[in-house]
Amino acid sequence: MSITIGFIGGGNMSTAIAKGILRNDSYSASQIWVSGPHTAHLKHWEEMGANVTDKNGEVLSKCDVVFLGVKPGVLSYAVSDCLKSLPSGGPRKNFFFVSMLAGIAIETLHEAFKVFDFPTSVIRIMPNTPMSVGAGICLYTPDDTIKPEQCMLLEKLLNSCGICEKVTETLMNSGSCLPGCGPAFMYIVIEALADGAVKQGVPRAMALRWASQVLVGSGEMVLQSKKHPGHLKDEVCSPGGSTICGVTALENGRIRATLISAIEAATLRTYEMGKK
Ligand SMILES: NC(=O)C1=CN([C@@H]2O[C@H](COP(=O)(O)OP(=O)(O)OC[C@H]3O[C@@H](n4cnc5c(N)ncnc54)[C@H](O)[C@@H]3O)[C@@H](O)[C@H]2O)C=CC1
Ligand SMILES: O=C(O)[C@@H]1CCC=N1
Repeated sequence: MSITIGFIGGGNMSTAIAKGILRNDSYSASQIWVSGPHTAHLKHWEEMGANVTDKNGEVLSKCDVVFLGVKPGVLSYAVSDCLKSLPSGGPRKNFFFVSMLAGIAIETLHEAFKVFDFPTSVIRIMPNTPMSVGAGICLYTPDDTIKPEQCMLLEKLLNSCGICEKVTETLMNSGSCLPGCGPAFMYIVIEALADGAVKQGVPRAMALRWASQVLVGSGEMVLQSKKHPGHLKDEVCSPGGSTICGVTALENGRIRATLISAIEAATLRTYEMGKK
């Protein structure tokens, strides 16, 4: 029997994960259930062929694994919606959640799940939107009750989304902003590189295509060559050439300090969100 996959909250990140999962021919949209307060906002799920409902409990009762995809601030509402709309009298199993809520610790998730009168298990993940095109990263940390088969199930589900890496919860807290927020930072880099080329007279669409491919290609070089990025940078910089002049401009603009500060600011905010 094929697995049923639920999403409570069908916004940007849930949609990206579902699209990533569906890149794998082993899964079909008819196996997916999604809930949200306004089904009109879930049209794109219907178009994909997924099952849509405004009852979180229906997703919980129908699915073998349920991704929690609401904003951290509405966790308790989403959980109480689950309870209110859970069909009565049905068999009670151990519910298997996968939470993508940034900053929300496993302990806090279990606090919220206390309203249920049945056992729950949870894997906390930090996904990113490029999972939708198979080039994402998903960090994950299981709680103490999660069995190795459940971790394997998650890895199998996300097999076509990109890299999936098990980490400790400490690393999840300190390290999640690079994969989670990083794409937004890199879109700004792509846009700015393209702006630079446009300023020199390159048509916008061409400039965006080139800038995107430069980021993809540079990442691939680091991954495949296993060389340090500084070494790869040196291979591009001819003595007295054009690149080193550009590198000087970047250093004058404190690009390294700025990117380090971006990760730091996002991480501090994630800790704050976890405290609420
Ligand atoms: N957007 C991203 O790149 C990433 C987001 N995340 C996490 O994913 C979660 C969702 O973020 P986004 O998808 O960006 O937000 P979003 O605003 O696009 O999606 C949230 C969805 O939850 C629904 N919702 C609100 N209250 C609900 C309730 N009581 N029951 C069911 N659904 C409800 C909303 O209608 C909306 O569709 C957040 O916790 C965020 O921290 C994690 C990593 C990356
Ligand atoms: O900005 C946010 O809060 C979420 C978490 C990681 C990416 N987006």
